[in-house]
Amino acid sequence: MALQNYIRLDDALCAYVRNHHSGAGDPVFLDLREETMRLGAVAEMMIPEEEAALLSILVGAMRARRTIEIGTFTGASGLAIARGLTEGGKLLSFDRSKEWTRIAQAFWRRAGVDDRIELRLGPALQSLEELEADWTFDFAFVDADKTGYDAYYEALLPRMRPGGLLVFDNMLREGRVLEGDLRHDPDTEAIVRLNDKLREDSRIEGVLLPIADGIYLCRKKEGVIPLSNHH
Ligand SMILES: C[S@@+](CC[C@H](N)C(=O)[O-])C[C@H]1O[C@@H](n2cnc3c(N)ncnc32)[C@H](O)[C@@H]1O
Repeated sequence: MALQNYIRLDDALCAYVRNHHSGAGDPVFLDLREETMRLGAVAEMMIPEEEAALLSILVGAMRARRTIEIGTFTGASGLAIARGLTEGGKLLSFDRSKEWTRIAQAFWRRAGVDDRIELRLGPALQSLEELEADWTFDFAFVDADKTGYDAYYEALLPRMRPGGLLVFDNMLREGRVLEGDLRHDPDTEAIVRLNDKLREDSRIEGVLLPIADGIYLCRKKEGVIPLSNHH
């Protein structure tokens, strides 16, 4: 029996997947992609539209009201999360770039979700540390500097409600997680460490999904008292 039951996606199959989600071809998302492409090579940081669709579905399925993202960029994930929010829901979005988030804010306005999103500019860990002490979240999306992920995780987990969902992006690093010697690639090294840590972490149940560049879905267990060294 074949152990490998994943198919390889060539460009055509990838395009097929990308074209089969609710809202495929959404003009706001397509225009946002076009605008982001004008920034040059950094545009590859934008999440693809099928991943955006998944975020909306997850947020909607949870009936999430209090959500947070680390890594706004030009606003694709924020748009997706905000669109999934239930009545009265809010998204707190953290980034340190004024230039890129200006684009995000313009597109959130155009999509009519700007009133649900609060953008906070600055180094994300500091913004997290300065966050109102009693704020908790149903859903979190982490998509910023990779070496910061573990610190974001430890800062966010105590603020997640039991059963809340934490989602990490780029957890396959385009396959580089399999490379043996990662001393030259601290970003991937940090992600490999976090992937291993999440597998062993008894505070959550998690699964690594091969969509886009890989996302790790972590559900905070019910009834677990969050202590930072408890795993
Ligand atoms: C991969 S992009 C986010 C993509 C975005 N989620 C989307 O859907 O298009 C990473 C973003 O994280 C931001 N970032 C990186 N390090 C940061 C830090 N230490 N504090 C705040 N923002 C940071 C960058 O400015 C960039 O906009």
